[in-house]
Amino acid sequence: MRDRGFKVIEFHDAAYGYGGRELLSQINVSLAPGSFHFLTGPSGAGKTTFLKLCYHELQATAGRVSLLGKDSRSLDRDDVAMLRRKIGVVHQDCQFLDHLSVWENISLPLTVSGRPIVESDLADLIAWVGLSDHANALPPEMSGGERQRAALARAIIMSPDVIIADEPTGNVDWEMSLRLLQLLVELNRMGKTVVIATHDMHLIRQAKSQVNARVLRIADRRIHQAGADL
Ligand SMILES: Nc1ncnc2c1ncn2[C@@H]1O[C@H](COP(=O)(O)OP(=O)(O)OP(=O)(O)O)[C@@H](O)[C@H]1O
Repeated sequence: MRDRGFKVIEFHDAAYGYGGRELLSQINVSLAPGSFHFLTGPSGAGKTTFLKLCYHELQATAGRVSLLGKDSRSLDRDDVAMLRRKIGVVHQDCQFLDHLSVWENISLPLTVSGRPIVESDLADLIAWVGLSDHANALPPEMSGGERQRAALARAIIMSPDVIIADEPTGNVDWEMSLRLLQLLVELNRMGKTVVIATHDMHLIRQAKSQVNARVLRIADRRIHQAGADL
């Protein structure tokens, strides 16, 4: 049993810099299991960088960052790879293998990790994201919203405890944004910890009526808990 104070993600005085410049400074933040957070801030503020620090794609240049209780500094590449299996990441530019079908792309994490593919489970997941009619399509044939939903399905196929989504509603219309948000809210209701980077304040306001969402804002290298005015 994990203790009540267990945090899924923790930053302790963490910083990230490159080329003599500090992009993020003195970051102290902790995300509890089952929480729902938005991450916002101006373009170039460091949202993607913050998310990469969360899932140990990048190493803090000062301080420390823990994911599921594991400090990135204590892990080698294999440890990070194992830990990442518990994290579902929806990348900003969701890339697929264009010669594989949507079905094959979504099941790729299972294939790569040598886990069996239970066809009925995969069909249920594809139906849940509303892509049953596109399961045999190739990625170049999909619309932006379909790609985003396929990326979400691929991110959760390994039943991760944590879902990190970088602008999952970028380049889709409002209706599709709401649909994607709904899927993320449902995942949170299943107990998953959800972190979403977005510029979309309408989306954040919409979510606040459905879920106890907290808002973190990155500005001037620091992270701020955004106020109730959002
Ligand atoms: N290692 C690095 N070397 C050079 N530049 C970097 C490095 N890491 C981050 N940057 C720069 O830092 C800035 C912040 O990038 P990041 O992608 O984290 O911002 P963002 O808030 O996600 O932006 P957007 O909202 O536009 O996606 C960018 O200008 C990026 O090019």
